[in-house]
Amino acid sequence: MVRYRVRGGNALRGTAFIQGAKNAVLPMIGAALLAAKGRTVLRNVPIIEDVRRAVELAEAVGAYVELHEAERTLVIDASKVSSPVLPAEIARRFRGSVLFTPALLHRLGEAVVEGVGGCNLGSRNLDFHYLGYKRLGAVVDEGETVIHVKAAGLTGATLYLDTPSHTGTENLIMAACLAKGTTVIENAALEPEVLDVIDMLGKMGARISGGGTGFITVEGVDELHAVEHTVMPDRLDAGVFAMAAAITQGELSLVGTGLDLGVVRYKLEQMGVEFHRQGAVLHVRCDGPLRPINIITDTYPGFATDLQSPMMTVAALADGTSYIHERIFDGRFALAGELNKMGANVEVEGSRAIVRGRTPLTGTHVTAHDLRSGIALVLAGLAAEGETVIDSGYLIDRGHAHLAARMRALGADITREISER
Ligand SMILES: CC(=O)N[C@H]1[C@@H](OP(=O)(O)OP(=O)(O)OC[C@H]2O[C@@H](n3ccc(=O)[nH]c3=O)[C@H](O)[C@@H]2O)O[C@H](CO)[C@@H](O)[C@@H]1O
Ligand SMILES: C=C(OP(=O)(O)O)C(=O)O
Repeated sequence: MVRYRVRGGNALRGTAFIQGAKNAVLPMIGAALLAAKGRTVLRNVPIIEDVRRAVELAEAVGAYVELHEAERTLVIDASKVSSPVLPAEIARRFRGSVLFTPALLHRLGEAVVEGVGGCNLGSRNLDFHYLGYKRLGAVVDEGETVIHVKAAGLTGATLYLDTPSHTGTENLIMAACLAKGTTVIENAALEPEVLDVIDMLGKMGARISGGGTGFITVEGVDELHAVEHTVMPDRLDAGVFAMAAAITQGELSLVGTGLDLGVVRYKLEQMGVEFHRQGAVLHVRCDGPLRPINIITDTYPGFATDLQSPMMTVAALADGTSYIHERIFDGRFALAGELNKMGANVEVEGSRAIVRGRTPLTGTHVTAHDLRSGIALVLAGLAAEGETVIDSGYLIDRGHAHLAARMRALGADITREISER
C-alpha cells in the first residue's frame, strides 16, 4: 500500500515542473490504437498509475508498447491489435479504459468491456457513449457486468449529448472518425484536453471541425495513420501547485503550464493570491491572509470539478465562510469528513458545502477516497501542524507524477512510502 507522509509548516518556493495532462494522454493512447500501421509517439507523457494501466490494457488487446519513463515518451504500435476484450482486472482500475472502445470497434468489429473504473464520485453513467454508438449503427448488449458492443461498420449520424460529457465526446469523435459519412455531435465537451485530442486525430488524418464550439462535425475517412504528438500540460496539476504556494505563503514559478489557469486563477486571485506571467512561466505567490470564496463547478470553461476538493482545503485555510456548489458529480464531498478530522469545519448539505475558516489544521491519519480528495489532503498536510499520513497513496499516484520528489524540491517535507497494509 502506498502512503504519503507530510509534515506541515514549510513555505514552497522554487520552480514547479507541471506534468503532461492525464485526461489528454488517456484518450490519446486510445486514439493511437485506431492506426492499423506504424508507430505512434506520444511525448510529455505523465508517469502516473493511470498511464501504466493504459499501457497494460493496450498490451492486453495486442498492441506493442514502450513506455520510456525518463524520456516521458510512449511508443505504440497497434498493428497487431487482436483481442476485443478489455479485461476486468485492468479496465476496472481506471476510467480511461472506456476510451479503448472505439478503436476495438473499428479494428475488430467488437469491444467487450468487462468493467470501467475511475474515481468513486457517485453515479458515473456511460449512457451517452452507448446511445451514440447505437446511433452510429452499433449493437450494444448491456449485461450486468459485461458490455458487448458490436458493429460491422459505423455510419455517420447526428448525435446529441444531454450534458457535455468529456470522455463521451472523445469516444464519439473517435467512433465517427472512421465511420462512413458525416457525424455531428451536439452539446460536445469544450475541455482543452478534448481539443488536444482533436488536434492529434487531425494529424492522424481525421477530418474534424467545430472543436471548442459545442457542435463538432466529423467527416469519416478510410484510415488513420500513426503520428507524433506532445501531450498538453495538466491544468489540474498546475492548479494544485498554485494552491500549494497559496496555502504555505510561498512563491512558485510554474513551468509547463502553457495554457492559462482560467477560472482557477481568477478564484485564487479573489482569495488574495498573486499571479504574474513572464513569457512561458507563470509565477504565483501569496504573503497575506486568504479571503473566503464561492465556487460553482461546471464543465469548461467553468470551475473544474477535479479542482473542487483541493479548493476546499484552500477555503478551510481562508478567513471566513466559503461556499462550494458541486454540479458535476453527485458524490464528490468525501473530503469533508477527512478535512474535519484535521480540524476543519466543513458542513455538507446535498450538493453544497459550507467551509467555515480559518480553523488551524492538525496532522493526523486520513484517507484519500479518490484522486482529488487525496491531493487535497496532501495540501492540507502542507499547511497543518504536525504530521499527516494519507492512505491510499495509489489514488494520488493515479494522477500526479513523482509528487513527493517534485514537492520536496520546493521545500516540502513529504515522503512516499510503501507500507505493509
Ligand atoms: C479520464 C477523464 O477524462 N476523466 C475526466 C472526465 O470524466 P468523465 O468523462 O467520466 O466525466 P463526464 O463528463 O462523462 O461526466 C460528467 C457527468 O455526466 C454524467 N454522464 C456522463 C456520461 C454519460 O454517458 N452519462 C452521464 O450521465 C456523469 O454521471 C457525471 O455526472 O470528465 C470529468 C468531468 O470533468 C472529470 O472529473 C474526469 O477527470
Ligand atoms: C475523476 C477523475 O478521474 P477519472 O475520470 O479518471 O476517474 C479525476 O481525475 O479527478
